[in-house]
Amino acid sequence: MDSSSPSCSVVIVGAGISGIAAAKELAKSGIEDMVILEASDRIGGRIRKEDFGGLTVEMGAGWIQGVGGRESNPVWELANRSGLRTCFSDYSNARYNIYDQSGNKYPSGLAADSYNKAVKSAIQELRNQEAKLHGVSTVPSPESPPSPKTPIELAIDFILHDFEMAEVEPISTYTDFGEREFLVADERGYEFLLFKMAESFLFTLEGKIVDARLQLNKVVRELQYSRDGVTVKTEDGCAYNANYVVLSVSVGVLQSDLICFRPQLPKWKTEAIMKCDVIVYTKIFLKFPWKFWPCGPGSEFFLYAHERRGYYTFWQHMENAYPGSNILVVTLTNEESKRVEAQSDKETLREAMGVLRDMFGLEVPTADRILVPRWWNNRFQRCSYSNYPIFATHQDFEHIKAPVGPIFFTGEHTNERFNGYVHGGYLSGLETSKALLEEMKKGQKESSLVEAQTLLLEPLLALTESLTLSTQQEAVSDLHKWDLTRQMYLNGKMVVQDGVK
Ligand SMILES: Cc1cc2nc3c(=O)[nH]c(=O)nc-3n(C[C@H](O)[C@H](O)[C@H](O)COP(=O)(O)OP(=O)(O)OC[C@H]3O[C@@H](n4cnc5c(N)ncnc54)[C@H](O)[C@@H]3O)c2cc1C
Repeated sequence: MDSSSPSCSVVIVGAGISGIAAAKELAKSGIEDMVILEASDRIGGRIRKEDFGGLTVEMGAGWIQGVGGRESNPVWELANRSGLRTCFSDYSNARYNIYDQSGNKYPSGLAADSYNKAVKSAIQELRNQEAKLHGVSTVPSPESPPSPKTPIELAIDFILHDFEMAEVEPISTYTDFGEREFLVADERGYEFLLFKMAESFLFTLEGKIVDARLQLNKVVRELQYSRDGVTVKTEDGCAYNANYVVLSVSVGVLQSDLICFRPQLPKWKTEAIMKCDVIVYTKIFLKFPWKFWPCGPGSEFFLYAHERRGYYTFWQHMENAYPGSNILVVTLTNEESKRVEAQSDKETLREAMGVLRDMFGLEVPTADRILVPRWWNNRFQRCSYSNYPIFATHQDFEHIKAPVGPIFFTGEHTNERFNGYVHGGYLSGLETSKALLEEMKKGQKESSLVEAQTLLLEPLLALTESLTLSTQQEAVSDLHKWDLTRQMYLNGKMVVQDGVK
């Protein structure tokens, strides 16, 4: 460890919901000497509001998903306690509002038929994959369903696979917390929930965090760790010593080379990190001088059917959340997201306007403003959320969240049941801080054991000091408590964490 650097018990890397939840829990248990290092200039991470033409829009997480079930979603509880304004979303209407490239709406019967066919075929495909995964050769595997070809089939396939059935069924969020979803529509933003958490343990003044334990614009580039603790080095040349680190960066960041680990992470850890897929999910906001889209009941979501899958397919108007706002949102995913991130906003506006004029006619006015988030090219994110492949195992999750020496991993990607969601991030922060507190307690017990052994050895030391035999003198004078600790490690009396070799 670098002896000239400031020291503390815990450094938390990242101030998203998992990092802030972990910090709050540690503070609640009396761990006050902590530092939170955040690469960007704000807290919130993938929960991020933006001012857009005088209104607050959510560039990252927008919904509280999983409400109204047998258990209460903890994020829904936080939202209620903070009086966050939300608005119920009914996605199911999207499948009946499908437009072709000439602006005709597909008849609802045809849309419903295509939808039911696609659901059946998606379920069949999942069964096939599961059978293949479990090597079921005795049961004849049914034929693969035909892949979607027509624009309407492609549009439905997109909403099914990139939205409704993006996860393997059953989806814990819906089975545990309920199937309802609420859009956050609050001027203070979804991130207000993080501020409320932070204000319970950090000093705030006039709605701002003014506590030196939160350090913004601190990009962590190196974690040098050993049994004695961790030295955390940041891009601006600072170093911090800590007994432990809670690392809450996204799996996309872990897959990149932003943070260098010394020594390198063990193979089981890097394999688990690389096995996790990521989703890029982009909500593009467009503000118009007036609205030209239908706004009655059941019209909030609509689809554009195009021969290119995912090409400006999924649309939402913001009239339910913010009446009179004249804002539309179109969602792109993965390759389309990356393609749009790489081009100018002007080009994206041109494409989006082409699609809107296909659907609603040439007289549609050009948007006054456009907002295009870039999650993939943000080196502090490198994804929107994790997406585990169907063949991911329980052990993969165990590995991705297991500590390596004094480094504890947290974040939505470490939560087996709720990865990908805000509540997954929140619960992972709580879980990781509990595991760390346990480890700290164990460490305290072990160091008091060492103290006790040192005390027991003192009479022996006194006795040996009175002896004049030089060999005995050398042997004893070399003995101090750190040697005892090392001896205990070597004798296997203390747990040596995997990866600290
Ligand atoms: C577009 C989009 C839409 C989404 N929609 C929803 C939704 O509707 N509902 C839902 O439940 N979830 C949604 N999610 C997912 C949800 O936002 C995330 O699961 C959750 O916010 C992740 O929290 P986290 O604390 O794990 O990670 P993060 O929020 O990513 O926090 C990690 C923090 O670490 C910081 N960091 C990274 N690298 C470094 C470094 N080297 N040094 C210091 N700091 C670093 C980052 O800046 C960040 O602040 C969405 C996400 C996106 C992007």
